[in-house]
Amino acid sequence: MDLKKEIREIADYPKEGISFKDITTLFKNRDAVRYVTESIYHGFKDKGITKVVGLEARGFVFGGAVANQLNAGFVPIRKRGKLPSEILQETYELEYGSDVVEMHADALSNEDIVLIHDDLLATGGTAVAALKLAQKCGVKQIYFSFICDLEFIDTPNKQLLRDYETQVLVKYN
Ligand SMILES: O=P(O)(O)OC[C@H]1O[C@H](OP(=O)(O)OP(=O)(O)O)[C@H](O)[C@@H]1O
Ligand SMILES: Nc1ncnc2[nH]cnc12
Repeated sequence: MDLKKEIREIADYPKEGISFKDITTLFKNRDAVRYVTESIYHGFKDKGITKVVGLEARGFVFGGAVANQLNAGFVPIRKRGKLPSEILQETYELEYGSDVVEMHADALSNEDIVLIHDDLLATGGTAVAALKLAQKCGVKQIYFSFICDLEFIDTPNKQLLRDYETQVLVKYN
């Protein structure tokens, strides 16, 4: 299946010069949903994944579906102020300024083998923040899964991610 065709591209959104990858067009297509879920499942079914970590908000869609397929738990990483219990926190850089993501402190343990999933990798800031949160919990092993990678963006954060086994389904270069 040519997944790139299922992702709508919006020019100059949210600002001039950005080609926004609108994944909602993929989300609404049941064949694409099955294909993506199966592809991630087949990529990681032999890794002993115990928890899938999904990044708010677009990482929750397949994160939950794949957790079910892999017989793993699901852990949300959320934007600041949304989680009710004790949290771990990471600050990450945006194009302008910074933002914060949070995870419950008891969500992962040193028993866990973790798959971190998000819909899209751009600068890698969000993914590295998730990596640091999982590392704080002393997890055994970390893998990454992204539907899209904007490969033409190269940053120190993306170089850091090269140390981790990563599945990408759609590449933009
Ligand atoms: O690699 P990066 O430069 O960190 O960018 C990637 C992140 O940006 C988007 O999320 P966004 O923050 O727009 O939130 P949303 O999923 O809630 O729309 C996307 O879903 C990734 O999480
Ligand atoms: N170009 C882009 N399209 C969709 N989501 C994004 N998140 C960061 N950059 C993005």
